[in-house]
Amino acid sequence: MHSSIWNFINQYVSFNTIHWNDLLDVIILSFLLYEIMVWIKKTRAWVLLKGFAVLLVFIFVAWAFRLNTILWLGKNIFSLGITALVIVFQPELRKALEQLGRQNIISSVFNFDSSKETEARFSDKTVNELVKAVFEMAKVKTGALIVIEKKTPLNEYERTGITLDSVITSQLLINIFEKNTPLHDGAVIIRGDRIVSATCYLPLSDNLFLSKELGTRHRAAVGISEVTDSLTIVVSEETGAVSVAMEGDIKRNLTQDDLRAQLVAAQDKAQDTGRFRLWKGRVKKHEENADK
Ligand SMILES: Nc1ncnc2c1ncn2[C@@H]1O[C@H](COP(=O)(O)OP(=O)(O)OP(=O)(O)O)[C@@H](O)[C@H]1O
Repeated sequence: MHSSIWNFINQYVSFNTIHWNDLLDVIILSFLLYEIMVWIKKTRAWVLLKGFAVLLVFIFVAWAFRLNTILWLGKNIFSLGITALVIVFQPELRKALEQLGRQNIISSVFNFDSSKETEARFSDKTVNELVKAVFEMAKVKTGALIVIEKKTPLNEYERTGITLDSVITSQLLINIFEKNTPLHDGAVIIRGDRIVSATCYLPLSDNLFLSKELGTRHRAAVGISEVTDSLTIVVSEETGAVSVAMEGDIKRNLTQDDLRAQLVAAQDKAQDTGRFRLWKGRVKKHEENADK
């Protein structure tokens, strides 16, 4: 029995011809398939896939009953299928490619970012001002949407709003989001220690798994976090709850300490390591001494 199973396997699979590159092939393909399946489940591709399954059943029935005209139509539709898929999923494909482009694995292999930051992305004062403004707005239920730029430039979104270029203070942020004022609608974008733009329009997420309680403000926060590495703070106008969206995910009902921790992490203070930092420190000291 055992040997007959073994003979059967040997007949179809020759282990002598399996090399490490075949294994790598299978591992990479499995990973890609898994990622595609997760992507399908998370986007509207899932609904379309169900529609596609219904269509397949319909064609199968047509084949079983030899309904030749329907079969002919089906065959022609399928030959156009790939082009149609690319057109229908153009926004999702774009998002997926953008996400791929900002994966650490790629940026670490090909270091496109020649001006890698070595100092904090924004100051401790900015962290304090942000936390203060956000929780003061939360107290009185003023809706707010604040996007903090990290490595991915947000110029494309900045252009949809009104340019400000001002130093961040809690008073200014509170003033911007004050209801019935010209700047309160849309998102504020922050780069370093400055507010660069207000009333910006952000892409909405089409993640079907987001809570139905969340409206467009929260969807916009998740949307921008899907296509960039930004950190977005949301204050709900309805509940006063504070949320943070990052990497396509949203953390809700944050406390002051939670928000502070997220912002401190986003500062990326200690990127220099080991000898390079020591060397840089020496250069800085040398420059300081030269200035004296
Ligand atoms: N795409 C977008 N980009 C930027 N801001 C947006 C976008 N869509 C909605 N907003 C902002 O969200 C506000 C509407 O929020 P809405 O009530 O729909 O969302 P919500 O998630 O339920 O938030 P809240 O809990 O504050 O009510 C708009 O007035 C606008 O300021």
